[in-house]
Amino acid sequence: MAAGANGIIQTKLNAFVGFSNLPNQHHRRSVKKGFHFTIMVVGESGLGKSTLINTLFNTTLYPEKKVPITTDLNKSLDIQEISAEIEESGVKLRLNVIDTPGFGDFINNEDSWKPILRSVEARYDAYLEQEQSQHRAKITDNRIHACLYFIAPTGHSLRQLDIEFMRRLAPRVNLIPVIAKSDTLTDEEVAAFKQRILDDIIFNKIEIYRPPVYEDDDEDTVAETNEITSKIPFAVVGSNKDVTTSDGRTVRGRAYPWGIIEVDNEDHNDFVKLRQMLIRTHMEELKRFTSEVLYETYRTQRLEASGRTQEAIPKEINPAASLEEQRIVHEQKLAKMENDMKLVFQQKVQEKEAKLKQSEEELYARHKEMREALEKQRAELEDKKRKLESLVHSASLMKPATPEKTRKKGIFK
Ligand SMILES: Nc1nc2c(ncn2[C@@H]2O[C@H](COP(=O)(O)OP(=O)(O)OP(=O)(O)O)[C@@H](O)[C@H]2O)c(=O)[nH]1
Repeated sequence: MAAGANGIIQTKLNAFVGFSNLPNQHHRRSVKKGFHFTIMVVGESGLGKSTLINTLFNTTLYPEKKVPITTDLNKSLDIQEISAEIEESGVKLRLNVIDTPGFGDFINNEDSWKPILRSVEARYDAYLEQEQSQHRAKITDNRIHACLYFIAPTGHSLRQLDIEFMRRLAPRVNLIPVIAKSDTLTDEEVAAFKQRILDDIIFNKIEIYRPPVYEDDDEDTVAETNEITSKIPFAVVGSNKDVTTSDGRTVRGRAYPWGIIEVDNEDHNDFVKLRQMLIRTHMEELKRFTSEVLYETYRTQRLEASGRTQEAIPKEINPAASLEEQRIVHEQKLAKMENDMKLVFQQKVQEKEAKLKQSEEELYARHKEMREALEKQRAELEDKKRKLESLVHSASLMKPATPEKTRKKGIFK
C-alpha cells in the first residue's frame, strides 16, 4: 500500500471483492472513468469498524492497530477520511471511507449525532454550491452513499444513543445497521437481538435503508433482494486473517478454542449478504437513492428555508441528460404549438359556424318579413278587388233603364 501524490492510497486486493460487477450495474461509458463510492462508518471505539472495511474490500485500508486507542473522554468527536483507489478486473473504484472516531466514547454522548449530521449536510451543501457555480461540469461529489451503523453486540435492545443517532441520520443517509462482532453471540441470541432491534426501529419510525423491489424485477432478483432484506440488521464478523478449518480449508475468519468462525460463510454470519448489497448489487442503487431522494429532499428543504424555489437553482449538468432535457423541452414546445394551433382552428370554425348561423337567421327573418309584407299586400289587394266588385255590382243594378231608351231612340231615328 502506498500513498500517491494526491494523498490517495494505491492498494492491491488480496482476493475477489466483487465491485468488478459494477459495469453491470452502470452504463459502460462510466467504466473507463472509474467509479467512486463514499461510505461512512459510525460506532463506538473497538466495535470492529476498520476491520470490517478491510474485510469488505479485502485490502488493508486501515493499518492494524497494535495498541488499543485510548480516547480522551472529554475530547470532541473527530471526522476522518481515507481515500483509496482499488482495481479489480480492470475496473477502478475510488473508495472514500469516512470514520467518526470518538462516537459514543465520551462521558456525555447526548449530542454525538450532531457533528456527524453536520458533516453529512456540509457535503450536500458543498455539492449544492457547485451546482450553482459557473463551472458545473466539474462537480466533485463527496456525498455519503451509505452509512454503516455499528450496534454493540449487547444482545439486549437498542440503546438511547443508537436510537437517537439512527433517528437523526436516517432522513439524510442510507442508514445500514449492523450488529458488530456477532461471533460473540449465539445464533439464538442474534435472532432475538435482531428482532428487538427491528421492533425498536419500527417503534421509533426510523427509515433505515432497505433495498427496493421494482415492478420489472425478475423472480430471481426479487428473491435475491428479499433474501438481503431478511438479514437486516446484518450480524457481521470481520477479519482479513486466514485461518485453517478442521477439514483443512484456508478461510478468512476468527479462530476460537471451540472452532472457527468463517467470515465468508453465510451459515456463520451475514457478512456475505452485506457485501453483496453494498458492493455487488446495490452500490449504484445506493448512489442513485442518495442523489435523487436524500440529496434532493435536503436541497428542496434548504431552498425552501432560504425562500427560494427549486427551479431557481440549476441542477448538475450532465451532457447526455442535458440533451435529453433539451429534446423533452423541444417536444413539449412542439406539442404546445400543435395544441395552440388546434385551439385556434377550432375557434375559427366555431366563429364561422356562428356567423353562418347568424346570416341564416337573418335571411330567414328577411324572408319572413317579405312574405308577411306580400301577404299584407295581397290581403289589401283582395280587399280592394272585393270593394270594386261590389261597386260594379251595385252600379249594374242601377243602370238598365237608360240604355233601353237610347236604343229605342236610335231605332226610331
Ligand atoms: N470477535 C470479534 N472481534 C473483532 C471483530 N472485528 C474486529 N474485531 C477485533 O476488535 C478489535 C477492534 O477492531 P477495530 O476494527 O480496530 O475496531 P474499530 O471500531 O475500528 O475501532 P476504533 O478505530 O477504535 O474506532 C480488534 O482487535 C479486532 O481484531 C469481529 O467481528 N469479531
